[in-house]
Formats: sequence, C-alpha cells, structure tokens
Amino acid sequence: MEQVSSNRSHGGTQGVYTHQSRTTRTAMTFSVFVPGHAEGAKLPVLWYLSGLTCTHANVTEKGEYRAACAKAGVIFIAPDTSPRGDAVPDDEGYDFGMGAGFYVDATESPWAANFRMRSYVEDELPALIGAQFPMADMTRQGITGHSMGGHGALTVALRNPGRFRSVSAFSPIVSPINCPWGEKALGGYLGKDRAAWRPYDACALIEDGARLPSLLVDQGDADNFLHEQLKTGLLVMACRKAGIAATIRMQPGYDHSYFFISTFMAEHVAWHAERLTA
Ligand SMILES: N[C@@H](CCC(=O)N[C@@H](CSC=O)C(=O)NCC(=O)O)C(=O)O
Repeated sequence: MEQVSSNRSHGGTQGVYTHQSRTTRTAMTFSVFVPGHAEGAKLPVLWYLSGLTCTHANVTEKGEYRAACAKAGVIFIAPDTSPRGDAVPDDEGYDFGMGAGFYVDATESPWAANFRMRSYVEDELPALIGAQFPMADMTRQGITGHSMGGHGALTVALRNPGRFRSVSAFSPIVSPINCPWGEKALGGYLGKDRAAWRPYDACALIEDGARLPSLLVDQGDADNFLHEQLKTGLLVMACRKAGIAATIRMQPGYDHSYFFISTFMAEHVAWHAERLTA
C-alpha cells in the first residue's frame, strides 16, 4: 500500500492510499479518515460506498463527514466504485463499466476478469485495512453509501449477517432487479439468468430471509431518480413485511446530490457511532 496524500483535518488525518489489488487485478485507490486518538486506542470503522461516476474523491471532498467522525471517534473509509485503467473494459454509458461496478462479482466476459467489487469490498479491502491500520477495530464496523453505493451497503450487510453493527444509506437503489440502472448492470455483469441477480438486490435478499440489525435511510423527495431508479417504497414494504426495524425518512426538497448527502451526513455518523460504541 502506498500513501498518495495525507492532510491533517479536525485533529485527525485524511489519507488517500493506493495498492495493487489481487481481486480486481488493477491498482485501487481509497481514502481513510482517522480521527485523533490516544496511542493504542482502537476505533470503530464506518464504510462509505459511493455511487455511479464516483471515485473515493467525491465523498472525501464533498461529504462533510470529518467533523462528525472526529467528534465520535469513528474511522471513515471510502473505496473506489470500480477497477480502472487502460486495460480495463469500459462502456460508453456512465452507468456501466468504469465508475459503475455495482458491488458485484461479474461472471460475464469481458467484465469477469476485473469487475469483482463484491469480493474487493467484502474481503480484500477489509483485510488490508485490518493489517495496515492498527487503530481500526474490525470487530466494530458500520456501513453506509449513496445511490449505487446505498445498494452496495444494503446488500453487503444483508449477505454478511453479524459483520456490521449499523447500516444506513442515502438515496439507495433498493431493488436493482426492478430498475433500468440495475437491469443494465446486473444483466451485463451476471448474464440473463435473473436468479443470479437476487444476491445483489436488497429487497430480494430480505424476501429470501436475510435480515439487518436496524436501518436508517434518508431519501430526498425532489430526487430526479426516485421514481424510475431508486424506488424507496419497495424497501419500506420489504422491511415492514420482514419486521426489520427501519427508519426511512423522506426529506422534503432534497435532490440526489452531495448537497443532500452532506446535509444528513453528521446525523448518519452519529447514528452509526451510537451503535458502534455501545
Ligand atoms: N451523470 C449522470 C448522473 C450521475 C450521478 O448523479 N451520480 C451520482 C450517483 S447516482 C447513483 O449511483 C453521484 O454521486 N455523482 C457524483 C457527484 O459528485 O455528484 C446523469 O447525468 O444523469
């Protein structure tokens, strides 16, 4: 792992790092904010999975999480959304290929060689963080994300019961098998058999018996993707039917942007911190 940059902020350190991933077979970049802490202290970890077109940089520059993480003593980690590089296949659309890994392990050619973001965020990166950041307490992890990354946070948590003490999302795609972004991505990465898509659909996972400890979701009601792509109502219904304790808030006037995310970021960090430090 190499450090790309390091900046002191809110009494802690905002770092950006790169490493050669054996999972994606590419270099991968991610950011980590470590709050100031006593020597030998162990801090809980909050993962943030980003949305379409993003790298680690969008939330790092516009997410406004550092003050809240410094106050709560929570490490904040932002991975990239896909493998990248000249040798990595891409698509002309913003919603498939580079910047749009959808947190799946692709099985279809030519994507399968590099697009393995499920294994990257579930296995390789957590192991790297545990090895390289001795202050990270990997027994206390929370996960959140935005849009495609909200879908990632929900599905990673649902598939890994017991790993995350807290789960939240900002304007998540709640059922990719039921929206154009998801149908394009899952069809492209996984092929035509829709049964293979279910492990990557939060509502389907819940319907199939997966559970979350509790859930916080914020969704802007002026989000132009709400009705065609995000479909928050499907998650409300799935949680209600499964008896999952979920706080799903419609926020009047807010859109899909980082102006929305940064408005509610401190509340999400505090919500996670409450569960990660209990
Ligand atoms: N370019 C696209 C929209 C792309 C977009 O809105 N991306 C969102 C995530 S959408 C779901 O995953 C985002 O976070 N963008 C980065 C940012 O810094 O805002 C279009 O024109 O429709």
